[in-house]
This record gives sequence, C-alpha cells and structure tokens, in this order.
Amino acid sequence: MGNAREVALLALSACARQGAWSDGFLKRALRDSGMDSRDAALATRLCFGVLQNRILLDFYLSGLSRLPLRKLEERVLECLRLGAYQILFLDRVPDRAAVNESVNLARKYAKNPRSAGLVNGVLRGLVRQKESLPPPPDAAVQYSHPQWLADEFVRRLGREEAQALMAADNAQPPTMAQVNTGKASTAAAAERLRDEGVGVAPHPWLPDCLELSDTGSLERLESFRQGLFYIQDPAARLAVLAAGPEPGMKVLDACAAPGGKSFAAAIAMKNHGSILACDIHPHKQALIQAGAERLGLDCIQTQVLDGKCCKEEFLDKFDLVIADVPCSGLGIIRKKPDIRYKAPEPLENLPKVQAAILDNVARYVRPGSLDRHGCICPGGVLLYATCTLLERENEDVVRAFLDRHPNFTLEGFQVPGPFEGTDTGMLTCWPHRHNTDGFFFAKLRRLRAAYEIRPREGFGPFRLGMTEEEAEETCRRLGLPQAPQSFYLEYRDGRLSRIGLNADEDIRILYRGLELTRTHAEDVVAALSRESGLVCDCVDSELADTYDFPELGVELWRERVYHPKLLDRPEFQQLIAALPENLAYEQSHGWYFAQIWVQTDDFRAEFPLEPGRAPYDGGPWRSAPPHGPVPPEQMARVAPKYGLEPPAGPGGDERA
Ligand SMILES: C[S@@+](CC[C@H](N)C(=O)[O-])C[C@H]1O[C@@H](n2cnc3c(N)ncnc32)[C@H](O)[C@@H]1O
Repeated sequence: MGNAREVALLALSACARQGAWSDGFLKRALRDSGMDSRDAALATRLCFGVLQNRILLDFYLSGLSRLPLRKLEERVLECLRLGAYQILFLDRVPDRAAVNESVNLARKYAKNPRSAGLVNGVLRGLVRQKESLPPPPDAAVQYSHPQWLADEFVRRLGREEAQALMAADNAQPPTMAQVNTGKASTAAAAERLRDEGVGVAPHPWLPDCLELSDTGSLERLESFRQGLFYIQDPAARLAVLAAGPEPGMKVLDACAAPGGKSFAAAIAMKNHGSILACDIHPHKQALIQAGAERLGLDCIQTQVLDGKCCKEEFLDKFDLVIADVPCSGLGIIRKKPDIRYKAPEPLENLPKVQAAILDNVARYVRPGSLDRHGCICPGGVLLYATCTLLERENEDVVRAFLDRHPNFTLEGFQVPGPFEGTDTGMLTCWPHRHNTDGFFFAKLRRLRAAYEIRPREGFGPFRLGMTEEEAEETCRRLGLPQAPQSFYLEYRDGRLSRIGLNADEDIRILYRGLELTRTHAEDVVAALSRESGLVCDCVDSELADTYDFPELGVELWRERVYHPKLLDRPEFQQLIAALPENLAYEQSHGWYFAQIWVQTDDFRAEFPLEPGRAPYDGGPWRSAPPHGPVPPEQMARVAPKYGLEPPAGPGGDERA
C-alpha cells in the first residue's frame, strides 16, 4: 500500500512541477513499479482524488497549518493533500493509517527534516475537526474549479447548472467502446467482451457503442487486439456522424492524432474511400497508424502537416475536412482532472491558432458546383470540433469564421441522442446533461459561391461598364454557367449595364454582410432604404414585388408578395381555402427576394416605378432560412376562418 501512495505522490509532484498530464505520467509510473492491480487502483484513485479536490483540500489544510501553504515545499504540500484526501474522502482507509503514511512520505521526500512533524500535526488536527469543518464558501471551492473557470460556467449556465457541471467534472468517466462494425456486429463484439470477463452495457442513445466496466488493461483483451472496437467518447463520434461521412468520400483529418475521428469516419465509410490523417507532430503518426492497423482500416493514410500552412494540391479537393483543433481541453476534466489548473492567460491565444487552422483547411473543402444538367452538387463539409466548453474557442471562432468566409454556411444535422438545437449546425455536449465529454462541434457546408453587390460599381466578379468581351472572358475564366444558373448580363451600347442573379440555396448574395436573399424581405428593404430613396411597383410599398433603390442602383424582385395583412383579403382567403399548402408557399416565396440586380441609371429609367413610401423602421434584421415554418400565432388566427387544422403548438405542423 505504501508503494501506491508513493507512486501517487511522485505522479502529483511531476504534474505540479513539469505540467505532465496526470494520466500519462501515472500510467508510466504504474507500469514501471510493477505493482499489483489493487495497489495500482489505489494509486490511481489517490492521484485523481487529490487533483479533483485540490482547491477544497487546500481550503481545509490552510485553516490548520501555521505556515501558509504556498511557503511549504511542494512535496510536503502533496503529502498533506494525499493524507487529507484519504481522511475526508476514503472511508476504507483508517485515519491513523492516512496520517502515518503521509508522515512517512514526508520523512522520505521532504528536504526539511521538520516537515514530517508539520504533516503529522496538520493531519491530526484535520482528523480531530473532521466532523465540524466549515462548509466550503462556494461551488468553485467545493468542486475545486479555479474561480475564473467557475465564473465562466456560471455565466453560461447559471449557478445551479454550473454546479451540476462541476460535480460531473469530478465524477468517474465511463469507458466507451465504439464497435468496429466492419469486423464484428455490435452484438458479437459485446459477447466477445463478456466472454473475456468485461462488463458490457449498450449505450443508451448511440448505436454501436458499448459502455465497458472491469476492463483491466485493454491491451490484454484479445477482442481489443483484434480490432473489434476502439475507445472514444460518444460526443466525439457523434461529431463525425453529424458531418455525414459516406463510402467513397475523400476526407482530410487535419489534426488527427491519436486518430479517433479518422477511425470513426473510416468505419462509417465502411473502409471505402480515402482518409488522410494529418498531424503537426511527426511522432504522433505512429499512433494513428497503429490504431488504423489494429482496426484494419486501410483507407487511412497518415501525413505530417501543419494545418495552418497551405498545401496547394489540397485546394478544393476534399468532400469532408475535419478540424478537431488544439484547444484548452476544459471539456475533458473528468478524464484529465489537472487540466483545470492550466494558467488561463496562455489559453487566450488559442482562438487565434484555431482560426488560423480553420481559415487554411477551409480552402481544402470542395466547393459546390453545377452538373451538366444544371443541378446543384452541394459543396463539401468542414467539421470544426473542440473538447472545450469555452465559447471563445467554440461558437465565437465559428461565427468569426463565417464572417470572414461567406461561402460557408452552418448546416443543421440529425444525430441520435437527447440533443436540442442541432438544426443550428452547432452542438455542445455536456458531461452533466449527456454523460459525455464536454465537446463542441459545428458542421459547415461550403457553398457554390458568395457574391457581394457593389452598388453603382458591380456585382460579384462583374463591373458595370465592362465590355461584352470582358464579361464573357470573366465567365470563361470562372467557369460560370449561363443564366438562369448564374448571372444575367445585359448590355447597352456594348457595355454591361445591368447584372442580375437569382436566389439559390447554394449561393449567398451579400450587401455589406446582409444576406439579400435569405433575410426577411421587409428587413432588406428597411436596410437599403436607409441609404437610398425607394420606388416600387405598388402604391402600398409593403405589397410590391419590385423594389428599386435609385441612389444605389439596386433592384430587388420577389416572385410572390406576402404580408400578414393579406390574410384578411378575400382573394387570399380563397387561395388558402383551396389548398392549405398555398399559405406556406406564399409565405416562403413572399418573405424573400428571388432576384437581385445592380444596374446603371440609364437602364433604370426604362422601368419607371411608383414612388414608394419607405415605411420600414428597420429594426434588427431577421435572418431566417428560406421556407421557414409559418408562425403558429399567424396560423392560429387564420386557421378557424378557413376550416383548417389549428396548429399543433409552437413549431407545429409546418405544412399548414
Ligand atoms: C484535439 S487533438 C485531435 C484528436 C483527434 N482528432 C482524435 O479524435 O483522436 C488535436 C491534435 O492537433 C494536433 N495539432 C496541433 N497543432 C496543429 C497544427 N497546427 N496542425 C496540425 N495538427 C496540429 C495536435 O498534435 C493534436 O494531436
């Protein structure tokens, strides 16, 4: 037993002094010590227990030590923590043994010969006061999270839920095996594991995932050596499933070691296609290779690569790029309890590194295109993932990326499990809610293109005033198809005078960041009316289909007109009564502009329109996906009039 405490002390010491990860050092120390499994389990428990409760233990110890803890030798402090942890948390260790063992360790490892006496005095004091200790002042101390981190969690989740998260951070993480379904069915793998004496339970919501218990060392299991499974948290596999890898795809895993995401993708792809698993550290290649070999996944190749540096031959080449970037790791405190004590300042630089990797590897994703029949082939997917719960490394990085890269869009996904909000394209998994690692991922789809309008100047790659030859050359250079799949180009006296483009789900049309075909038409009109007068083709400017902004030289057109006031008009009522789906059609086509034009003044003059009021007061721009659901309150108002089914509640029947 003494041996176990000694290994724990040395591991804690190494962790404090060298910043060595607790599990890495501990595993090596346990292997080298050759101790039996019972002692190894105690050493592990002690090491993790002290790290999980360090702040709380120090809170109690500081009240008992006449010297401030920061003035103690580092190993003496660890002896105190080890003793205090056993006294306060381990029922099966008698207090007297806990004190004596720590005193012996201090005698052996402290430089100051009086340290053993101090350890003895402080720990005996703790034993005496054990039943009357003051309560911890707050949850940060109670669950030993640094104050800055506890504050972050409280800001995000509120006090109560942050407390649940911090409690979950100190719980024992389950061992989750993902079945290599190319080698064995989940049932067969479970049976093999049970035959080997391992406890096996199917994961409650992730298919082909087994929760293991009593595994001992995995390497000794024949089923492991034969590659029937690999160990991975459900959240990490979920991220890969959300990205939608399919057989035959070409995948780049940009930050791949030790290879978990590549393995998950390869299994989902049934080992058909290609996965290039890259990492910046040459020595980590072997880890990925060994895993792929054990699992028999020969579609995985490895390469040493810095995700921040552009590799020309990769540009536009991959169906799926996975950027599981280096991060603060604050979602995996359950597995690496010491990670919470990282100094926060160096972590502040991480978003820059993450953005640099994302910016670079985004270029490797295949853009959307049109086939020879003019049908859209969607662009590839960029999966951004971290194992942290800090917004500045997660949502903030993704949002800033989207601001810089309008040719990417968040794409909703469907995954198994109790998750809400997957339609936003971003998901956070939480230890206390989902019993997973704290994990974040975003699914980004590369679009065919994103074009800016430049009022009075041009649109996308075209400039007003270009000659016909120049415009044609631009089309050739960029491989642009003819209208209506791409730009309408109209000329006056051989010069480009009017440039138009249809709304298209695979193209973004932007004016100073505002999406002209995906933002509510009223909001687009309001925004542009701030910069120009407005004329339109209806006396009621809320009901026009063509809007012209003379000072900007921009024209917007929608195929249908929809406004709630139309619901009271008899002809509209007839339309809906004839077919309830008509309402959804009118709304989805009437809420968004279908064509955007940039034109010269002389062109505009040919189409005089009614001068319109600019009734819109602006307000926040409402971005909504095209074909969004009908607001239930609107439907509730109109449904009884026309004998339609009333809505099922918020987000109810979207067809209505
Ligand atoms: C979160 S880990 C990846 C885990 C891995 N995807 C998995 O599922 O097993 C991040 C990895 O990124 C690597 N890395 C760090 N900076 C990098 C860079 N600039 N380019 C490529 N890889 C990098 C690290 O070596 C580390 O292995």
